[in-house]
Amino acid sequence: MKQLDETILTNVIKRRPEDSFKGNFGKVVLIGGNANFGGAIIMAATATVYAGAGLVTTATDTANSTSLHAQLPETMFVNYYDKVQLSHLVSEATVVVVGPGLGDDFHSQEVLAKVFANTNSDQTVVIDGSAITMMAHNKIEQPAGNIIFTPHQMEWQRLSGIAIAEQSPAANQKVQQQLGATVVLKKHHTEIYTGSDTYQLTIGTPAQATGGMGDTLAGIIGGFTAQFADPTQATLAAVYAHSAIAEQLAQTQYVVLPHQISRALPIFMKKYEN
Ligand SMILES: NC(=O)C1=CN([C@@H]2O[C@H](COP(=O)(O)OP(=O)(O)OC[C@H]3O[C@@H](n4cnc5c(N)ncnc54)[C@H](O)[C@@H]3O)[C@@H](O)[C@H]2O)[C@@H](O)CC1
Ligand SMILES: Nc1ncnc2c1ncn2[C@@H]1O[C@H](COP(=O)(O)OP(=O)(O)O)[C@@H](O)[C@H]1O
Ligand SMILES: [Mg+2]
Repeated sequence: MKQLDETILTNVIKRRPEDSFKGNFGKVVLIGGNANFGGAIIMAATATVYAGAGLVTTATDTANSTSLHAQLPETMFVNYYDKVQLSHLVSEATVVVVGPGLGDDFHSQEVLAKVFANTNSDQTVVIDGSAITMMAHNKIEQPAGNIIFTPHQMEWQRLSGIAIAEQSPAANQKVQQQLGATVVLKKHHTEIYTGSDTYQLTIGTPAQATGGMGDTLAGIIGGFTAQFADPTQATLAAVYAHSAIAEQLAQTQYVVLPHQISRALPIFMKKYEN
């Protein structure tokens, strides 16, 4: 297993051309946040915006619209039950992030089906949280696109059928090959299965063990894959940056709040632009 190190950041994070505009840095659509889990999609969208995506739209329950805009005026809002708007939005996106706080009831399943019906093979599709759980429980087929799954160990157990105690690199890689997708298996020392290689993250801290930390990672992956050329390299850089920032904050903090990682991204990324 290869160990990820700081060089992934300088390899991936590019200096912006002087004559660039927002259209050069990708359109990201994030879908999730039911009436109970609005915070999850707000944290994910915050991460995407602070990672530098060009245009960010958040499709969520209308109950979250005011709090979303109060936290993050840079994002646009769409009611995720508006099927016409949701279909159009997803089909026009560069990157789709689906699942943070989506929930798994009947309404969540309808939203997920609409999203999956409208992705295409040119897009990167980050599948997280409730979207993974629903795919596993309801035997939903993978959508079109370059798929990146971001399960924690229990979500990976649900999706892969491998019990947490049996999640060895060999067993994980076998299922990754069947899926034909990148798998970011989140835990202490996260593992990334890209198909051609397997990587381990050797940084990170228990100060990250708090709700919303994975929602934030999904958003950073969305922001990085929207801007930077190679989706696999961009994903590795996002995973590294998320925990590197957390480690820095944890030098003086007992717990690191997910939104603090997002807020730290622009200054952190500037140090590595190349
Ligand atoms: N503020 C919010 O709105 C939040 C919403 N969240 C959303 O809530 C939904 C459910 O996700 P949850 O992960 O909470 O619930 P899940 O039921 O999917 O997973 C939690 C279960 O997995 C087990 N588990 C085993 N290994 C684990 C590991 N390495 N990491 C995490 N759990 C492990 C836990 O013991 C627990 O039983 C998701 O859509 C998620 O995005 C969470 O992100 C928490 C914060
Ligand atoms: N002890 C730890 N060491 C390193 N990273 C951790 C630790 N605990 C949690 N994390 C990281 O926090 C994130 C948790 O993701 P997840 O469980 O999906 O959170 P949530 O769904 O609440 O947002 C993952 O990136 C995981 O690697
Ligand atoms: Mg999660």
